[in-house]
Amino acid sequence: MDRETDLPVPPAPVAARNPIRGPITNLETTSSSSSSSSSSAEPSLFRHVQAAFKRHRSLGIMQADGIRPRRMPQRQAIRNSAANVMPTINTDSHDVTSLSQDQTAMKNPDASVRDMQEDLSVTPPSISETISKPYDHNFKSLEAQREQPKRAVHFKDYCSMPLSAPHVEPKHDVTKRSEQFGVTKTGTTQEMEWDVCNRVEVLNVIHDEPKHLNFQNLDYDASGKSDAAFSFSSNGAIAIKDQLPQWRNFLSQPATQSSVVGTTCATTTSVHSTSAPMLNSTTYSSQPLLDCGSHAAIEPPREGHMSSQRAAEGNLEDSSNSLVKGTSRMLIDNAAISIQSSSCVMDTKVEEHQRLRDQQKAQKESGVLGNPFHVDEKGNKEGQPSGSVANVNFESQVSMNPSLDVKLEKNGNQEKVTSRSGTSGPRKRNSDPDAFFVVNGTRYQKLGKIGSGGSSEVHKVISADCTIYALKKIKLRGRDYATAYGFCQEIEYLNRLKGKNNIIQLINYEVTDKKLLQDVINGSISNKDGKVKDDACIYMVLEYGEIDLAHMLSQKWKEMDDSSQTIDHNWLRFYWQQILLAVKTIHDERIVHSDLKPANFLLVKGSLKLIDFGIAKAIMSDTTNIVRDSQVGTLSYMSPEAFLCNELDANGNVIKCGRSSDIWSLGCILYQMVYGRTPFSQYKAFWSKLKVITDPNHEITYEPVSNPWLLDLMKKCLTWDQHKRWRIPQLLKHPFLAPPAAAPAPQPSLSEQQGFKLLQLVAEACSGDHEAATFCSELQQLLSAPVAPELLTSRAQQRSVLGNMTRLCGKIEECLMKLEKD
Ligand SMILES: Nc1ncnc2c1ncn2[C@@H]1O[C@H](COP(=O)(O)OP(=O)(O)OP(=O)(O)O)[C@@H](O)[C@H]1O
Repeated sequence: MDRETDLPVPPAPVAARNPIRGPITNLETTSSSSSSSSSSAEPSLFRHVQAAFKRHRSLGIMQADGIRPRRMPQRQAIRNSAANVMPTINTDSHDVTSLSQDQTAMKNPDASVRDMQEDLSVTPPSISETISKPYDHNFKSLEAQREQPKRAVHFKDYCSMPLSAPHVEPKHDVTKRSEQFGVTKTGTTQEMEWDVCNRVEVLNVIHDEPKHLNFQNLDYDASGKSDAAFSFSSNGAIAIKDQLPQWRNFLSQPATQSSVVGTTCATTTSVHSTSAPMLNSTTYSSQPLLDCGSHAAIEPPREGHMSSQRAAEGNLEDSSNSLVKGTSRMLIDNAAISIQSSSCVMDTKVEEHQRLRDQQKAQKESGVLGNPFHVDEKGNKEGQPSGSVANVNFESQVSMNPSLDVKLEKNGNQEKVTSRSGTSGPRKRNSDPDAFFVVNGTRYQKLGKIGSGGSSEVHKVISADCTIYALKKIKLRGRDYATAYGFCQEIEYLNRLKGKNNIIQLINYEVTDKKLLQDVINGSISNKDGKVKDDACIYMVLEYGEIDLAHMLSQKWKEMDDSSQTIDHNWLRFYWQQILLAVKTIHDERIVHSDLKPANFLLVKGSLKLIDFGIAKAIMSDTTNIVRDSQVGTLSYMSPEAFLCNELDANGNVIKCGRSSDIWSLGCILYQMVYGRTPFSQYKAFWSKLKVITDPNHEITYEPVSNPWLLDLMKKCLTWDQHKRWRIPQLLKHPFLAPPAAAPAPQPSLSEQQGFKLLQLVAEACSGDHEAATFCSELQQLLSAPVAPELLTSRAQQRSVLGNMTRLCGKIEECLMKLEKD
């Protein structure tokens, strides 16, 4: 929605429509009047102003349901989009919705008057509540969104401000404050209250941090939205005029932004166009509203606690001063009592604000900066020693971009907001060590835990350049040195595999036990009996993967179960090829992964990438195998030789593991992709599983599949004898993957086709009967297996084959009969 279309017709320039101050003066004396003509001058005008002002509030207070659902996400998003950005005058207390409402009211003055009368019962805005929040949240957001180079300077300034400074309170805090003032608590109320608060904060900031203030935001577009800004300027804020083009530019932003930022403007407009039929008078009235509006109530605090700073603030200070006075007058008439009570609260808030400022100052002096991603040269963050590390390869990729820091700070806000519900004390987000990881001098903000593996926990994090990463943290406490060394080797492998696009990329890392890392870099354990430091950890910042293959598969199978489809072979080919290529990459680097399983293939931007080199081993250059101290891997995917590693085989040779061990695991993965379960899933207990896997005579069950090449491919990977198992280069050329034109699949004859079809129908009829499925599968294998004619020359051979078939057919028939009876 474009702002221009929603705003009322721009009022004429201010200069043409005096007396700006006249009605205000009258406001002081006639505010109680409720029966003036709408066309008359000051009393009426005042009433309109009052009504508009209250309407402004009442929109928030009373019309919650109508407005909020539509606007809230945007506003919320904007609020959340940045924090600690330079504050600017927030004009957000009205919005497009309110304007259109006001326009409706304008068409019906009677209704408008009724509204106004109702509105009079509403507690006027009270500002004291906001005094502890010097930053304008919405404007910060807008600043962050617009990212104008010119403003980046301001961002910089603000990024250097201590983050522990008073901040925008969370919404629920606002609600709490609303209760203080007896305001109806509704969604919109909160929002509107918030807006009011924000405006107040701005003035605070003006006084608090004059050098940071971006005056352009105080300005106002006279061309269409309101002329009130000129009054502001005329009070001395000449700098504002200079910034007019930016402000105009800003106002031409889409409506969402405008509505958020356009408080002053909106307030003004509602006064002009809605509450009062007299555009001119309301226009004038708008100025005080613009200038002070809800700010009025912060006048006392400004006087009270910031007077010493004022002298330095010059014109701007003057102008804001006078504005405050103007608004105060208006409020007095309408809600003196409220203001009084507000003032009490306000005083408290002022004190609190002062206290926060003192804290902030102390932090500044002690050199503690508020940037949550700031880490000093030694990689230290507040009071926390960094374990910056002898990192040979790593160059920090994260720049300390202040504007980005701002966005990130938002996350801190959000986290804090949720955890600080109802509190109004100073924020400590900046010093909350739990919110961040520091890896090699760079901060990463935690976004949540992704999962944990056998040895690690993995977190989703965001860096200062707003990139999402996965951060793997391995605690080494209680590990022996050799195990810790093994974990640390993952870094080495990942460094070796840098730039390989089917391997997860290591972005940054740190090993807090430097000696351990040095040993890994040197390739030897200097002290086998060495101890790992108790609090030692390994941190790895990795590319972030959206989903792993295990989850993809379970989703796929769920879909298939729901729609009774069979596996799509093209889907299978697509991912199988990626899996093979990823494993080829590490095998080419002489690395055996040893723990290949669907959970260790992550989908990153549509491509599968291999992760978790925690138990990977490098193959010595003079051999093709690795020797392991222990059996490792995930049981269901472990090769027979992985169980038997270092044992002697039938010929008395030591059983070793090598690349072919990974191929077996790949066979298990492929099997799972095809059938939805692993080849030995029916054996639940550890020992029974181990027994069948290590039994060379055990036959894996393959249920019938429509493509015989697929069956063949699984068998090639799951060949028990590791020396006969196919390798990656062969697998990549297997006919299942090769395009049909290059390697046409064997075409079964018509009779074969009919036979297979019949068998498939029978298999389907027996579905659920594991035994029957196995017989069908065996029969299909028997029928489809390529048989050399010379092997079937003797009657005995032919009888044997036929006998086998008959036996299987008989068994299948028995199963069918049994099923029939059931
Ligand atoms: N880069 C990443 N992006 C997204 N998620 C990840 C990433 N790395 C790991 N994970 C998630 O964290 C889980 C554990 O990670 P990983 O397998 O590396 O830890 P591990 O301790 O070695 O686990 P295990 O030894 O049990 O396999 C993974 O299954 C995966 O879901």
